[in-house]
Amino acid sequence: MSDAVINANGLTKQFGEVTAVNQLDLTINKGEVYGFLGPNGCGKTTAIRMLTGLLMPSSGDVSVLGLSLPKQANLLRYKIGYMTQKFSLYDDLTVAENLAFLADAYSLKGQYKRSRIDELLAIYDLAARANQLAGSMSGGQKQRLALAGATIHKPELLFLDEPTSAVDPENRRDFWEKLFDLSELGTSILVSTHYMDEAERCHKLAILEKGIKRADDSPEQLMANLNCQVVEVEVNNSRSTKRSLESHQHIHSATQLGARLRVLVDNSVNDAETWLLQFDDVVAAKAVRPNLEDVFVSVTGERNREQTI
Ligand SMILES: Nc1ncnc2c1ncn2[C@@H]1O[C@H](COP(=O)(O)OP(=O)(O)OP(=O)(O)O)[C@@H](O)[C@H]1O
Repeated sequence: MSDAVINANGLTKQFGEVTAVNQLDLTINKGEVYGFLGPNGCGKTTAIRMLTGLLMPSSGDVSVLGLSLPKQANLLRYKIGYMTQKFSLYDDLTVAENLAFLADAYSLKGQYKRSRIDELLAIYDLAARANQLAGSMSGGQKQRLALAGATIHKPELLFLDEPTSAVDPENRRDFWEKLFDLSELGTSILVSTHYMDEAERCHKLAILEKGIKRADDSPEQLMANLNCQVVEVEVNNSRSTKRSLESHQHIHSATQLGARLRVLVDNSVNDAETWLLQFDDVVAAKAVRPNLEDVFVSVTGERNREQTI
């Protein structure tokens, strides 16, 4: 499709015995904020590094912004921004010096360079800290500086690898506002996360497990397509009831929420609310709307179950 900024087919990376990314098919359209959701080690960083042209795939076809990778990776460099998982700027340079260093790396010159740095200091609320050493800033401030640096050359496509793992909830919210500002200006964004609330903000997302894409769609559609019923139950003894519910073949999972359990029941069961009341120790049951965590548990847990059969 002409609107696609990323097209990958069968993208695979093998590290010895480990298949870090396994036959990944991906289409990301212009202007989308697209999420990779998955636990540590599921292959998010490896996939991102292949899509930025930094890592050679073992197999598969990748086209990013119309460039074929890895062949044309050097042409991609000026068109993309990449914010790595760890703070990759210089602790012993000031905020302004870090931005100037990056501006030079992208060949920004003279008045344009100065005004672009001033603009970024203002956008990312760093003007008052321009002369502060980056190493002395808080986690949230460092993330803002890293985002300013990753966008200094106004990339069309931005890769962010778990950008908020080291920041508090308020700074995470602010950071996401900045991402939507960029998206509104036409920047396409691929962001990896293991936070459900962040994944839910994406226009679309892929759920990854052990290098495999288990599902991908908009969060709303993923929730609408959930292949099970979600019921919250009140129980007398939550730990033992959880264990007995989870051992039932029609129950995908039972997650404890304080004194209640959130239970995913197979769609083959008629009226899961009433059905759950027949279990010993279940005193009340109420069907609730699915959330993204239910989707995650369902699409990943289901395969685990298949694999153990
Ligand atoms: N250079 C490497 N050599 C060998 N194995 C690797 C290498 N890089 C990644 N792996 C393995 O590939 C798998 C996927 O790792 P990856 O870092 O892509 O996952 P991730 O989802 O980004 O997790 P995290 O958030 O912890 O970085 C893991 O099993 C990891 O140990």
